[in-house]
Amino acid sequence: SWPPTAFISPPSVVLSPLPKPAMAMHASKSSNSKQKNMPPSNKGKGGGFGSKSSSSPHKSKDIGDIVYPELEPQVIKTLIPAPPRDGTDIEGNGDILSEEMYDRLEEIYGLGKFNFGGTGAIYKSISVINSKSNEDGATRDDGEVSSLFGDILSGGGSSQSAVDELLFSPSSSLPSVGKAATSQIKGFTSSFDLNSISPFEKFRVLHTDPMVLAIDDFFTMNECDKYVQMSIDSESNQQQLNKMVTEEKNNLQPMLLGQSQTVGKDSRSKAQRTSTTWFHYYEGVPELMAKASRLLGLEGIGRWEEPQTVRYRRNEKFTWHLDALSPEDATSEVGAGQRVATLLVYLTDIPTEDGGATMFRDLGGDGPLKVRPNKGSALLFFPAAGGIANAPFDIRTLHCGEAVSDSAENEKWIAQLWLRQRQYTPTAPSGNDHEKAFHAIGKYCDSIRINTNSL
Ligand SMILES: O=C(O)CCC(=O)C(=O)O
Ligand SMILES: [Fe+2]
Repeated sequence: SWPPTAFISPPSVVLSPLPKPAMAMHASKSSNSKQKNMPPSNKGKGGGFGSKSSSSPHKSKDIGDIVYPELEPQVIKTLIPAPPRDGTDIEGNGDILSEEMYDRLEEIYGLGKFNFGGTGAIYKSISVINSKSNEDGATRDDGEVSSLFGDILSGGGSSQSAVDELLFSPSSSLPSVGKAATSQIKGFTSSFDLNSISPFEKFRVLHTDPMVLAIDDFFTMNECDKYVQMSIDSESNQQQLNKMVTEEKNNLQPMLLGQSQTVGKDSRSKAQRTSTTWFHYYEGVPELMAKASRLLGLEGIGRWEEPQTVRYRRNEKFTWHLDALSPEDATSEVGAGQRVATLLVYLTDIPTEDGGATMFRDLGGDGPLKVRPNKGSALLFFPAAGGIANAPFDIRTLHCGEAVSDSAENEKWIAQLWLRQRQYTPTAPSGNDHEKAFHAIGKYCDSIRINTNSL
């Protein structure tokens, strides 16, 4: 089973750790290097980087009832901490990402269009949208879409020469980011255009390698409250859902699907979770789906697992675990592949003394890296390296949800998404379907555009 035995007795696919897998070449990388053509040093190998060598003695920490070995010295050497801070930006004061970080996101994590068009983004990642590419003829005016790009670019301190290079590139195979995704449901066409959402500009690099990012102002306070409330409502008054009869309300109404105090047969089956999880219809959480996909620069939402909200009451926690799937689950031919990104959004504020932090055991130097729940901020990290062949899982991302203290003022609430390597088929709640959310996401994107235009 995964993960304990994988570490106590590494499976044969897990190879010896490499001194500086994949990322070593980034350490002093210049922005326009051609190193992209060089395969990462562990390309093609099946194991997780940071995986334990089978030949060395096991040194382990016993955390709860799961034994996780401490990182070995040569694995520790692969860690690259966060850039030096002046002490004031541990939280808040997020900033744009450096080009080096965009390079890492592309080459290690497979996100070549991350935060496309953002201030400080790599403009080679921006695409020109061609609405005519929609096979079903859904129309989105080319001019309208170009002007959106114009807005983004002019607002963002862009590098004009890079933009020119992109726009006038002879290549006809530019990446198509955020194109108006369309689907045909019940006889009408739904579409959404992630370009309506402004690029994110408040990043905090909490750790460089493995990368852990906080994104401030990811959700508005209203969105946070709404996601908490809809989860509570679905629990406390399931009947209420049945009263929502209009199509519009159905589309926007988040739906409680499942609530469980245990987790299923995934990577976390041995971890102890005392929190409560709700599974949501994609169409019930259009803001989350749109923003998450826009942040990661995805062309659609089809690779996301079922969206979840999680409630931690006082004294509740989630013990140390990896989000990555077991190698067997991840490599199943029919499945969606490995989990390559975890995105969580803090829906409530928890002051440091009240606990509830997301903690990464091995990334903090002295003690774990602690991420305090800051309402509206997102946390992004990568259980496996989606930009590297076979998406090796990364044991350096071992993390937990710290217990919320007895006397905490607020409960801890998060919304959460996992990204898979390939198209994912949801299983809960019954009837959940990515395409059914296109209409709601489209409405959300349109509302954002209207707000932006009226500024
Ligand atoms: O609650 C947290 O801070 C972390 C949650 C988590 O790691 C998970 O649900 O996989
Ligand atoms: Fe997790």
